[in-house]
Order: sequence, then C-alpha cells, then structure tokens
Amino acid sequence: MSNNWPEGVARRVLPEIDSTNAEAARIAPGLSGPCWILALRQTQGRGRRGRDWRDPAGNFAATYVSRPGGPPEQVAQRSFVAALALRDALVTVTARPEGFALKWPNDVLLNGGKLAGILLESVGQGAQVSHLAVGIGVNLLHAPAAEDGALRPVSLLSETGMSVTPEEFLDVLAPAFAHWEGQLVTYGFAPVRQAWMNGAARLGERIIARTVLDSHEGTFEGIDATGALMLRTAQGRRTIPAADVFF
Ligand SMILES: O=C(O)CCCC[C@@H]1SC[C@@H]2NC(=O)N[C@@H]21
Repeated sequence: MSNNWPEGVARRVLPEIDSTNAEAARIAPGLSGPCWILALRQTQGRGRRGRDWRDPAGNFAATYVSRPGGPPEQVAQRSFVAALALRDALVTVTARPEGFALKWPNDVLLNGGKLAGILLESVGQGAQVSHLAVGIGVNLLHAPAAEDGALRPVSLLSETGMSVTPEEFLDVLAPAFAHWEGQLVTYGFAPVRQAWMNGAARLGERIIARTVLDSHEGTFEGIDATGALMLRTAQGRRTIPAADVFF
C-alpha cells in the first residue's frame, strides 16, 4: 500500500470474485468504514444497463463501498467524483494529460476510445439503502471486442505502451478518489461539475442521447446542477437524467 493511501479507508485484494460490486453488497453490512475491493479477476463483471463487463486478467476491477452521508441527489454525483479521480489517476500513471476525456455519464476515454467505465449501485432496497458501491473497470492491458454502435474499446497498453498493474493503479486511484470525494462533501457539486465539464468530450458538439424510450440529437451544452445532460435540440433545451450517448 502506498504512503498516500487515504486514512480510514480499508483495502481488500481478492484473487478472483464474481463481481466486486456483488462482493461490496455482501460485505457492506459488516463494514465499519469505507473500503476498496480489488479483484485480480472477475468471472461475472457487470456493466451499465445490465450488460456484461469482460474482465481478463491484468485489467483493473475494483469497487469503493461506503456509506455516503448527505442528500440523496449527492449520492449519485459520486459517478462524477469517480470519473475525475480515474482521469487524474490515469494522467498520474502515464504522465500524459493529453488524450484523456470524460464521456457522460461516466466513461473515461483515451484517444477517442473507451478505456474505463463506472457502475454505481445502491446496497439494500427502498428505505433500507445503506451503502453505495462505486464499481470501476479499466482496460489496463486488454480491450474487449468492439460492439455494434458503441465506442471502440481501447487499453492503456495499446494506446501508450505502458503496463500498469491493478495494485499499482489502485494506489494512485484511491488518493485521487479521496480528493474529489472531499471536494464534493466540503464544497458541494459545483467544483466537481466544473472540473468534469473542463475535461468533457464533445462539449459544444452534436451528440445523440438514447433513453429507454427516445433518441435526442442536439448540441451538448454540459451537465446541470444535478449531473443531468443538457442538450440543445431543434425543439429547445432538454435535460436528460439517464441515457446512452453516441457521437
Ligand atoms: O458499463 C460500464 O461502462 C461500467 C463498467 C463497470 C465495470 C466495473 S469492474 C468493477 C466493478 N464490478 C463490476 O461487476 N462492475 C464494475
């Protein structure tokens, strides 16, 4: 563990698990504080919208499980905290700020391809929601096969020639996450929102946002004070809380 490891945060490293988010849900009731769960291999990694997340050995798969205080709308804003922390950690390990960009709602891109994804899940149900699991996957060594219509997946190795181990990456990510978590808790969403927009891909450009029911094309104007996507369409501005974005 590095000297910069955040105080009061536990760390568990597992050789293999079904999904670190599933493990977070299992262990959350017994935790006395926040914890990073890192798996060297996942057999049933989960992606957004019920998709699988393929996770060959050498890639990064971890979940930060915590009991975030604050209003419920702030809880979901951890996806932006995680995206900023991921981007900062990637810049630190590569010493290359250029090429990284943030794609709404919570992907990190490198050279225009998808390098990392984030999956937030609540632990518990209804009034019994007790913990939040922030699952993070990074293609450190291997990029999965491309899917129709989706962004080209890339790996850190393929784009930079650098190989970083999951343990090394967690040592850099955990303090970066603690930094942005501190910003959110201390100052609210405003600095997180601004930093996220400063690093956003395709700001001011045409994008397509597909919700479960509709598809909207327009100019990407940023995110609002809740983190929802703001799109200027031919019919006026739309605020979209959940969608998949296509460039
Ligand atoms: O669809 C996405 O882009 C989100 C992918 C999130 C994958 C990570 S890997 C660690 C954690 N455990 C899981 O089962 N999923 C997340």
